[in-house]
Amino acid sequence: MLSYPSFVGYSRKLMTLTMILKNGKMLLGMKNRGMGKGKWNGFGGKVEPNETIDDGAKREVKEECGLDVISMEKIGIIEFEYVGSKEILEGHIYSCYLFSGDIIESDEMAPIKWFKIEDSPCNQMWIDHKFWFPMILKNIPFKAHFKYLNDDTMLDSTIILTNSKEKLKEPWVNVIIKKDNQIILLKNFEESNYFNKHEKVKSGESVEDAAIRYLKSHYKIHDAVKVQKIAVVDIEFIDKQFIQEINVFVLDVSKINKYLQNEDFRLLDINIIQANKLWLDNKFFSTLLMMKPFKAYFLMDEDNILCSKYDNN
Ligand SMILES: Nc1[nH]c(=O)nc2c1ncn2[C@H]1C[C@H](O)[C@@H](COP(=O)(O)OP(=O)(O)OP(=O)(O)O)O1
Repeated sequence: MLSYPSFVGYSRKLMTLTMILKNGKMLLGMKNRGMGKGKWNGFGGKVEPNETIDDGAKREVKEECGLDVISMEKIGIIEFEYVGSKEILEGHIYSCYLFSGDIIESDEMAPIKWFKIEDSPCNQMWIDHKFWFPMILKNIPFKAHFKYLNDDTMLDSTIILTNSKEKLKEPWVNVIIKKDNQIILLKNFEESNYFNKHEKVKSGESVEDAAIRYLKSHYKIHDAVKVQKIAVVDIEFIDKQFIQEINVFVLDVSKINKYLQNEDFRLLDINIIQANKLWLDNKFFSTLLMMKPFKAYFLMDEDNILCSKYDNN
């Protein structure tokens, strides 16, 4: 369901960006002019007419921080689009772990500093950095499109992993019980991970049967209640070889008096769930509660969402 935009009729400008990494740290420079002024970034720039992209990447590293690249690897291609422009900036993103020479600050990039990866100055970097950097660290090839209104406002993003091997889908289920503006929560479930209590569909079992099994294993539910399948969410983790397909059912008990026989549950206000971002992103939860079937796709690196897409048709 993840469709990638096409840019027929657009011109292209080639750029490079090299992330220099060593011992859990990355080298960043503060850009002092031109594109990305005032932001920390890796090293790169426009590819010149008579050079290869790889050569352009090495030249820019040398010009901007003084280091000689010994070896580098291209991990991804990012297409940057700015609203109102018919030019795509095609950024070729490299990682480099082997280099020589001394760091020399330039007019364009100063200061230049090593940052521990977990202490990167995210607030002073391009917004898109956090979405593709996990692929650099884990060496996972990708292609991305980021659409900007201006340098600080991103309107849309798409990331696809370009590893050729197709991943198998594993079906799971989850059932949400809704009563008016509240969600029913079992007392012994922790709020913070309640919505991650998915249940794997057994082999030969339908997702509908799995949903009923899920419900019955947690609640003493009256037989007459009906669950409705609202969402199918594909969750792809960048470093796992399968896609978790979560079939999300909703049981709306707003108009039913007798739905649960057990007492060990409590009601949690939907606004609290939204405010605390208890499940995926907020759009997911509000779309779910509109009770119209939809599909969604999330690309994740552990708990972080790198890309999310919705298909409501
Ligand atoms: N959204 C974005 N996210 C990101 O991480 N890096 C970006 C980015 N948009 C641009 N860049 C990087 C790519 C490239 O390394 C640099 C832009 O290159 P410049 O315009 O500075 O090119 P040059 O160094 O060739 O410029 P001049 O020497 O000033 O002509 O900024």
